[in-house]
Amino acid sequence: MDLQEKSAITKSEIDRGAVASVAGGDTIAAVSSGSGGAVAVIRLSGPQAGRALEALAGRRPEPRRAHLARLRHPASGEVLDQGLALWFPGPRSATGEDMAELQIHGGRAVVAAVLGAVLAVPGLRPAEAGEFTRRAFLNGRMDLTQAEGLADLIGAETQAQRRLAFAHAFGHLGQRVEDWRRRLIRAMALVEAGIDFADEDDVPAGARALARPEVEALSLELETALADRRGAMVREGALIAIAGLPNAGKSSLINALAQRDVAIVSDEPGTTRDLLEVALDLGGHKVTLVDTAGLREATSKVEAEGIRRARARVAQADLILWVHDLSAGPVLKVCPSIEAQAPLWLVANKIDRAAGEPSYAASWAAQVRAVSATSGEGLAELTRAIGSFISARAEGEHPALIRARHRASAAEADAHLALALTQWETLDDELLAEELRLAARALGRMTGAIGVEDLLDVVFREFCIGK
Ligand SMILES: Nc1nc2c(ncn2[C@@H]2O[C@H](COP(=O)(O)OP(=O)(O)OP(=O)(O)O)[C@@H](O)[C@H]2O)c(=O)[nH]1
Ligand SMILES: [K+]
Ligand SMILES: [Mg+2]
Repeated sequence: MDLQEKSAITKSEIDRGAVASVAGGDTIAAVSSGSGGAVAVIRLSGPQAGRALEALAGRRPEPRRAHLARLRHPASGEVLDQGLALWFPGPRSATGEDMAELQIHGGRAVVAAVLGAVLAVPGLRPAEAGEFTRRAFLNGRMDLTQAEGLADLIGAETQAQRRLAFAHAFGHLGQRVEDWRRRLIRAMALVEAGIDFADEDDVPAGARALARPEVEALSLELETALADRRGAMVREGALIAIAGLPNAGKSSLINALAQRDVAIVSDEPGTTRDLLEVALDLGGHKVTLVDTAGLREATSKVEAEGIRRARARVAQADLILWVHDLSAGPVLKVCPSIEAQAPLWLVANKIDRAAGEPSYAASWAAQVRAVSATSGEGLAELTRAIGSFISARAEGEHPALIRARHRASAAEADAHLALALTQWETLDDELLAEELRLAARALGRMTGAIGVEDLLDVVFREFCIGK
């Protein structure tokens, strides 16, 4: 079985897509810089980019070097601005096509005049949103996960999001997925060897047996990646549940962390009934804080429902802050009875009212944070600790599956592997190879190596014009 041949098939699938989409050879142009700056950047990509540059700047400068140029309207000859002209011949450009860049003064009239002059050159048209990146993908300059990483990088709101997006934009996830796919294709080739050499007695059983440990290892890696919430934590924000007994000060804590009055506070136990969620940037990290009903024997049907919801949401959290009222007693010995996988920190609240040093059972010692939700004492330390917790979680050896699209592909691939593994001994070689092929296909869709025409609009719609 020729592995080269297999990947050649998928490569030609990409090429066919590329030809279909870029055919016609339009040259596109757009303002690629944000509005309002002193300098604006106009980018051009396509076969006429060099000619357009000559038409405006008078000549095609040396590749990849900035040249000062007077920019003139190609028809009237009027000087529109003076700026820097750059020439990036394909295929070693960002889009893989011939590209040109004009760095001009950022004034609205200047930008409109120069862009108008560029578009007056025959064969040029305005770029659509994400079209530069789309061409880069279609010309094999980046895979889909990199394109998505780039969109995330541009949209990053927090530093943690920026770091993760950067890793994806520069191909870390794509490389990992391609590695999975290559290993899967190798395993599939082994199984197919059984089909091709069915008459030679010793080959089939042997080749199949060789493939199995690889498929098991792949399935395990996919499941680990799927179970890993790091990506979701950074992209959607860590879910932090605030739980505790009634009147511990949970709502006061959420108000203090959010720095506004989001929850009702009162000295009446059982004030909070429903879940209350606030999304915020906590020291550079996107988080969702959830205030919950105090956990106790409910006194009414409404409270019982609130407590049921509180328990359910706490079970989904990435981190649980168990708020304890220090003024009610300095020592907390008993671990609260909640079912959750996430780490649970003890937040000892109301230190302003605690007599003497608070003390805790030894099992708590490592994760106790003493605060006062009303005076603000200890809150900066708590915020910092939450930040470190999220950083430590989010930054691991392998970049995680951050998008629903990535998770869906990985889950689909894993479902086929699981089916193959459970029926390994009974399935025909053909059927077994087919399951592996479907798994490889699902992974290929993640990077865009195969069958993604229908996905492109969805992925590139996220970009703005000029990107
Ligand atoms: N002195 C002091 N009082 C506090 C502190 N935090 C909360 N309180 C008071 O404790 C009482 C209960 O506060 P809440 O924030 O409503 O407590 P909760 O845990 O949300 O209560 P439930 O929603 O009823 O479960 C209120 O009277 C608050 O003003 C604190 O750090 N110091
Ligand atoms: K209360
Ligand atoms: Mg409350």
